[in-house]
Amino acid sequence: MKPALSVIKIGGNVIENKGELTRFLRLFHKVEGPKILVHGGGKEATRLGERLGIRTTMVNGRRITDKGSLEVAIMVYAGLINKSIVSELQAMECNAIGLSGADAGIIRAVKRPVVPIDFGFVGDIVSIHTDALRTFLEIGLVPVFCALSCDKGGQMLNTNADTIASELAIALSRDYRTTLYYCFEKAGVLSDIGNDLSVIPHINKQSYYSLIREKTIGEGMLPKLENCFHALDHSVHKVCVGNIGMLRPNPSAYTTLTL
Ligand SMILES: Nc1ncnc2c1ncn2[C@@H]1O[C@H](COP(=O)(O)OP(=O)(O)O)[C@@H](O)[C@H]1O
Ligand SMILES: CC(=O)N[C@@H](CCC(=O)OP(=O)(O)O)C(=O)O
Repeated sequence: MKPALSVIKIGGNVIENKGELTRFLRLFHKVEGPKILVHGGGKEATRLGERLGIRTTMVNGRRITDKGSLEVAIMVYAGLINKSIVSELQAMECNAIGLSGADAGIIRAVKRPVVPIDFGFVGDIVSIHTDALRTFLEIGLVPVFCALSCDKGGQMLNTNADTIASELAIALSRDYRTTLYYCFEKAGVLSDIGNDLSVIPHINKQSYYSLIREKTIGEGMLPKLENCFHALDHSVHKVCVGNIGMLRPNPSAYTTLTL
């Protein structure tokens, strides 16, 4: 049987809250077996951009990444956030190694076509090279990925962190029984977005389409769930969506996805 692997993505709203991030990292450290952390940080990038006089433009909730925004993204994702997380994990004696998709050539992407919307320096993942990553896992390192990839000409590209997590989980499913966790500020997929007690415990493709029709699932959650089903469609063993409590030994309620 394949060994287990956990791929855990942490969203920007948790990262923003220092206390919550530390609580998350303590729980992450306790997750047994080989594991990978993927972090976002879109809001922090918007904030630093403002301080530097680089205005953020969003279309359909997505960042338009011009040259200035890309520089901010590299500074914030690969620098400030990634190194803060790695150093905090190291202080807990978790042997974390910070990576972007460019490092060890792990995530190769292409710049998104400019039609119908020109998102600028945004990457669509074309391949994941797992050799170095498997070696890191085998020697007990804990890879921590930020939301950046690179094309074959060496151009860095801003890449959605949810997508990086699902593509890493898919690629590693050849060698591992992979569980993908999307950890964000809400307790799971909620039937009433204002009520954390309304967690929908289980969603399959059929109920997913009903939830979209009923408009229970709104912006932010739609692309996340697309990533979840994409992962399940491509051999990821299990996908869970919830807050940091889902990593506790006695987890709080969260949402499990199945096909
Ligand atoms: N039914 C729902 N249950 C939970 N969250 C929802 C739902 N519909 C929309 N959302 C929104 O989805 C957002 C999560 O998406 P996103 O902002 O991309 O997360 P992340 O912080 O992981 O990047 C939540 O902040 C929430 O506002
Ligand atoms: C292309 C793209 O979507 N890039 C994202 C990467 C950061 C991210 O995914 O952050 P969260 O997980 O906190 O949303 C962005 O720049 O906002």
